Amino acid sequence: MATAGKVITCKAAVAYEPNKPLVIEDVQVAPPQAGEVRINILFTALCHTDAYTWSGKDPEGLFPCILGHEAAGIVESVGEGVTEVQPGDHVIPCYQAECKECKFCKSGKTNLCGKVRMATGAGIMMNDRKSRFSINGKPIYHFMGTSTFSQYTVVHDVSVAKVDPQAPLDKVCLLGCGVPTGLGAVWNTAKVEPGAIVAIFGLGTVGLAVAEGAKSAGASRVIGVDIDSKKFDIAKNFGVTEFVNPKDYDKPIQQVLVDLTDGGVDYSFECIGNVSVMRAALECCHKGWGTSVIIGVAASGQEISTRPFQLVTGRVWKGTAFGGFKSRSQVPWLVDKYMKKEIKIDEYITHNLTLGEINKAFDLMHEGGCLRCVLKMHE
Ligand SMILES: NC(=O)c1ccc[n+]([C@@H]2O[C@H](COP(=O)([O-])OP(=O)(O)OC[C@H]3O[C@@H](n4cnc5c(N)ncnc54)[C@H](O)[C@@H]3O)[C@@H](O)[C@H]2O)c1
Ligand SMILES: N[C@@H](CCC(=O)N[C@@H](CSCO)C(=O)NCC(=O)O)C(=O)O
Ligand SMILES: [Zn+2]
Ligand SMILES: [Zn+2]
Repeated sequence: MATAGKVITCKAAVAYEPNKPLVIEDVQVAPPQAGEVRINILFTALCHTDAYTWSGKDPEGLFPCILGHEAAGIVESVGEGVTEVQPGDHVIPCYQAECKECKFCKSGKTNLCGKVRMATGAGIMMNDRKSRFSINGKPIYHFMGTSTFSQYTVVHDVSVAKVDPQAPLDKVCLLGCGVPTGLGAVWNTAKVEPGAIVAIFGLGTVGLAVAEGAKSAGASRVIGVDIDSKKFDIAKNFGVTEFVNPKDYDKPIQQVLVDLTDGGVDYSFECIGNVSVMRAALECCHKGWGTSVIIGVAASGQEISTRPFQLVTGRVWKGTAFGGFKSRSQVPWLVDKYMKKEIKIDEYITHNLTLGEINKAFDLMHEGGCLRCVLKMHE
């Protein structure tokens, strides 16, 4: 590549301050150092976690930064020692790394990886503890180790999944976060079995992917809970069989669900990021075995609570990051499943815009009629 080893100047959406509109800037992207990969990002979607960090409520939020973590692109160049990808490879950046060597990766008990997590949380690259992004010499922080709201980004090699070059990048970009999170919460974290009764709190992309996962796992009832009744029509297409709007009831929503299910659900999933709903999601579970999985990200300072008696009497509270999927090993497998039409992606994409329209894309996301908006990065 003619650009290898050189600084690339390209467009990126920069978050200078919490909640202030993102600014499209010319950003300098330094070449990848040892163990790093520079990617030409072709498509990125927006996830609610980008909005969460942008809101200033993320304790790891650093400004100025380049947000974005649900994307796909093509490797432009690689740094010294990178063996698993090469220029031209089609890739999905993975905010949850997989080094295959650290204590976490080797445990067989988790998909979390410890190798670069400190650096990604600090908005820098591990090699020299610096950012690869700058504007006229002033550094701009990375975000989640991905920063996909830039036409070019630099990531750690342990954070890149190489995927089928035939896969449409404007679709499989969604496999960078929301869809795998919902599917994996059901398949890997909860391990829902055939016949189970499932409740899903929040029917955005993550909740709908939970519904899709529950349907494929053979759940007998999939109860969708959302305060926006418009969500039900679309939710039916993803496997939700019944809909409950908490606004239609005077009693607590956990009681509504317990009454509807002869004592409670087998599995519940919180896909909102609201700690009161997390409590309800636990408390609607069946005594003795009901398991509740927290997926939603709650703001700094928020805490969950319940009576310990809820756990003493057999309910289980769990959480999941990226649906428990090991990113580099399993994202390519998810891409293959999509290519074989075994999982949906297109159905989650309600809007397509360009990088220049990113602020409009965030507005759409907050309006409720948008599941995923995919941005084309190069015009
Ligand atoms: N753990 C992870 O790995 C992971 C990955 C991706 C996203 N997330 C988080 O998952 C959450 C959901 O993401 P999303 O993109 O689907 O969001 P979304 O905003 O599209 O969906 C949330 C849904 O919840 C509904 N809702 C809001 N308040 C409610 C309430 N009190 N009761 C019932 N329904 C309510 C909304 O109407 C909406 O339909 C976010 O917090 C996001 O940050 C976590
Ligand atoms: N910095 C945040 C953490 C937010 C969080 O929990 N992130 C999820 C992914 S959300 C994707 O949309 C996650 O995977 N966490 C595990 C990890 O970050 O290693 C905060 O501190 O609140
Ligand atoms: Zn996300
Ligand atoms: Zn690891």
